[in-house]
Amino acid sequence: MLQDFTRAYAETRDASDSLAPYRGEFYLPQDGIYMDGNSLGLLSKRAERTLLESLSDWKELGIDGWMSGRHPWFNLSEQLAALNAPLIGARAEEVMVTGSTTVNLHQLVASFFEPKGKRTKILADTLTFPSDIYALKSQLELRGLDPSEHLVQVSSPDGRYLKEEDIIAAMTDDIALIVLPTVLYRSGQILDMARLAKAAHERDILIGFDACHSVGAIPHAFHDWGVDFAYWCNYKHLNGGPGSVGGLFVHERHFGTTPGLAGWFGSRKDKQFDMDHTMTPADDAGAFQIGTPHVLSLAPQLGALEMFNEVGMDAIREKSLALTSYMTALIDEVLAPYGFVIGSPRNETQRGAHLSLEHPEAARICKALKQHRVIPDFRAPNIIRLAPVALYNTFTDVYDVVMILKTIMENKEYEAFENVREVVA
Ligand SMILES: Cc1ncc(COP(=O)(O)O)c(C=O)c1O
Ligand SMILES: Nc1c(O)cccc1C(=O)C[C@H](N)C(=O)O
Repeated sequence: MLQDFTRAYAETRDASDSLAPYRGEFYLPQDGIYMDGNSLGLLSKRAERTLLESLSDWKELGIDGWMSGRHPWFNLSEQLAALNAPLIGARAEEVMVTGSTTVNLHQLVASFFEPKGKRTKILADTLTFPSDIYALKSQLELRGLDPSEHLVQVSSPDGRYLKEEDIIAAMTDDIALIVLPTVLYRSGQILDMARLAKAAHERDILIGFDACHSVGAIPHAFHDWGVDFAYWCNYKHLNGGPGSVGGLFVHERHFGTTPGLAGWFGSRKDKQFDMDHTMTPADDAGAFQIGTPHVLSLAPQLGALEMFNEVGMDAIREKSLALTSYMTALIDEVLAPYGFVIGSPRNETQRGAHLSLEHPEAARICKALKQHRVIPDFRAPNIIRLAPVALYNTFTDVYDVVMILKTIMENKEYEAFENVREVVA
């Protein structure tokens, strides 16, 4: 139990932090504290360098940038897949950096949802990110299935967390496919992916995960857990830049599955430029690519991912948990009189890399935080999300944010703002 609530204590923790040198690798907001790396990670100098290198390859080489230059574009997605693989516990061939989260979900459902006989339903949950639900409903509609009947959403007993036992109880013999988050975007709860994958397979159901909030935040073992597929974005914890290209994982036992949404970049590399009207798909996760890669949205990932591979997910996870546990203790101690509720797991094994702080005045408390140059994000109706990021935040950042919150509450500074969200919350 933390007893020392002084700033000097936070400074001591920073002084013994082995990841501290990485802070200098990032462009941090001037005079501000960034706590939104779970929504959009910051630019690093390495990511900037690899983006500028790809730009100058274009400038100097034109079309030849596909096969020559510093980072030949034709194999860039495969090169990045190999850098992503250790972060999710996969073989390089099981990963592809392509598309976006939502597009990859469409691709994977189009490829792996096979309604047959009684098994015609998709199982999801009521707390998942809305884009996933929109995609699942539209995939059902494309197959002529009514989502109100064929999309089953497991509900949460408290609006914050899901129970694995409820999800398993919903794995009935009419379910063909399960799609769940690895980490819930609001509460930051980690689902027990190994347990869920095992339970799904015991019932002959395929299972896929949305890993947006876990990639770069916690270690995974998708291959060993036997997960059928996963998809994620690279712009949050992986710091690939706004709109950066997403990722997908397909377990090797599914290699050879015909991609539901085919396109020529899913071809075997040596065959692609044969321009044959009969596609020869790549024999690994590369088959699930569709069209030309968005090279300038891939290039920053080369530099960004280098750091994750250098440091390793275990060290990142260790610091991330130290930061969120420290923040939890400070909130309990300092903000107790102000009516906040921590809507994230206190148990470390269930906690992702951000904390969700609930308060009826959350929208305007966020605005007051921004006036103090602290960047959180707000999720309606009452959540302030705070993500102290292992590679670039400090214990002192955490201390200062909690103290600024105290000042805002003590002086009721939030009353100067309307309690409504901004357009991009
Ligand atoms: C959990 C989750 N799923 C899906 C999305 C949608 O991702 P994209 O807009 O990159 O398709 C997001 C974030 O925007 C997310 O956090
Ligand atoms: N994808 C985003 C965007 O295009 C603009 C602003 C925020 C986002 C996000 O990623 C939000 C994020 N998925 C969330 O967890 O709420």
